[in-house]
Amino acid sequence: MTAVADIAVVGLGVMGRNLAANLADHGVTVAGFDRDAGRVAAFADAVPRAVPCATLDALAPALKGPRAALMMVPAGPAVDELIAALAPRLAPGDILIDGGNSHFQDTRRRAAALQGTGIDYVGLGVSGGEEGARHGPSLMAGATAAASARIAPMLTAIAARTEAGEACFARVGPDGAGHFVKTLHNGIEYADMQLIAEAYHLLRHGAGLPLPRIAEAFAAWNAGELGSYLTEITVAILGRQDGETGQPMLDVILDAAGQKGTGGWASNTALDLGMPAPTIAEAVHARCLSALKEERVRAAMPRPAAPLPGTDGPDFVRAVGDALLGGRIAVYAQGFAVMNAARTAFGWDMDLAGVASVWRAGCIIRARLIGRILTALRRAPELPNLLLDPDIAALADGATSGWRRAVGTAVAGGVPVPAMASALAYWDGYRTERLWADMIQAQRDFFGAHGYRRTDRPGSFHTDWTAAS
Ligand SMILES: NC(=O)C1=CN([C@@H]2O[C@H](COP(=O)(O)OP(=O)(O)OC[C@H]3O[C@@H](n4cnc5c(N)ncnc54)[C@H](OP(=O)(O)O)[C@@H]3O)[C@@H](O)[C@H]2O)C=CC1
Ligand SMILES: O=C(CO)[C@H](O)[C@H](O)COP(=O)(O)O
Repeated sequence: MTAVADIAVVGLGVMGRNLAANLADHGVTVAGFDRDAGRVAAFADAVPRAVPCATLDALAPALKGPRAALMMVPAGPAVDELIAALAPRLAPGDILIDGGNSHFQDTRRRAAALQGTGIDYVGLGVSGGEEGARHGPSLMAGATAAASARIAPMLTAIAARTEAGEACFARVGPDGAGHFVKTLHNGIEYADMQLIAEAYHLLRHGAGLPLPRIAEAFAAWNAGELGSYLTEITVAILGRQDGETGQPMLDVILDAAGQKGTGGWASNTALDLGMPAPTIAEAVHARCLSALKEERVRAAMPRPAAPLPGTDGPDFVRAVGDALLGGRIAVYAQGFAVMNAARTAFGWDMDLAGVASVWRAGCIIRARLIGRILTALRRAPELPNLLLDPDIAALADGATSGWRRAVGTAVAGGVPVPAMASALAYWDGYRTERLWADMIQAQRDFFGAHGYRRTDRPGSFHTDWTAAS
């Protein structure tokens, strides 16, 4: 076969076939392979200048050198199997890219394993779903600077663009950094989705508002500070009827959330780094709780009838909007604080402003708030937490009173709002100078002689708690 293709896409499922079509739109010649021959044929039909490959043996000779191949397969063993099959067919100087949602530690391991071969391994975080892949995803590369520079022209061409026309592609660090950032992206996604779901649920089952009125509230929020892709699709979901029954779609969808695991990875990674991300964790737990549908049905008790006291009138809707805004700020603060900790823990030259920059368009968590986050990080690139930025802190402060009212009303009325409440506790805890940890340290020292630090002088101390003081 003549070497005519600029890049290979391996795995022509939802993401692979759409990225291939997007690349072709930008003048890139794509060779495609999938283990399903039907998908290869569909790729050949749909993608201009496609170079369909029936086998991996046919793939490598179809590529111009130095070669680049993009794997779009499920995370886990599929990626290891493909690397084992592809690496012998590649040569030093070639680039192998994993654009799936791989665990960043797997990517680090794979990059290290390939180092001796001269093949550059790139872990590429891709966000935007099917539509983003086709017309402009947000792309976060973990790569050497040299490998990133080589793939940048193609990836910049297909990436989403901000209103100002900036491409949402960036190298965010070496080896696993791209997949790490994508994992935190998904952790934020889980938490923001949970906050939105709680706002909807509280307005519907706490305040007793009809769906069209809730849709109006979300549409108004979307036009303001809460504007985001997830807020926008919520308006569409709230207004959608089931074609079969004529019922609201939300009433025919089983209330048991699925998940593929990246939210859990984000939460576990935060814990491994010792960095609090309680609302991301809460969102994962909330999906798990929802999935216990049969048990919840068995345990269900009569609830107070909506509307709950204090929920009538536009004030309460405003309070719920405040809880959503405050919660979203806390969630982004948690996500960025975890990424900041990773910079030190893994020695990554990760530019957090660069991360905010590529999250402005194309990705699932694109939101008006990211503009403020970018400004804050450009002002103070080493900021350990976004809540230390005066502009962001003032925005959260302005939302706090309504946020408390929404959470307090929900708790008093027995409507579960785990993400809103945990985000509020994070915000309150983060700006409390003296916390309850004096008691924790005393207890640890009491039962385990673990020692404690004093407020009045340096060093480690132990008290004989059973002796008379
Ligand atoms: N869908 C989305 O919104 C997003 C997905 N991603 C990530 O992108 C990656 C691809 O996702 P998506 O396109 O949705 O998945 P699909 O299931 O649509 O496509 C995956 C493709 O990989 C193939 N495949 C599976 N296992 C192997 C294997 N062992 N060897 C070779 N090929 C294999 C599948 O073939 P077969 O059907 O025969 O199994 C299929 O053609 C995943 O890591 C996903 O997490 C990232 C961002 C968004
Ligand atoms: O990466 C994505 C979006 O950014 C994928 O859609 C992912 O599958 C979402 O996670 P989950 O399926 O666990 O909700």
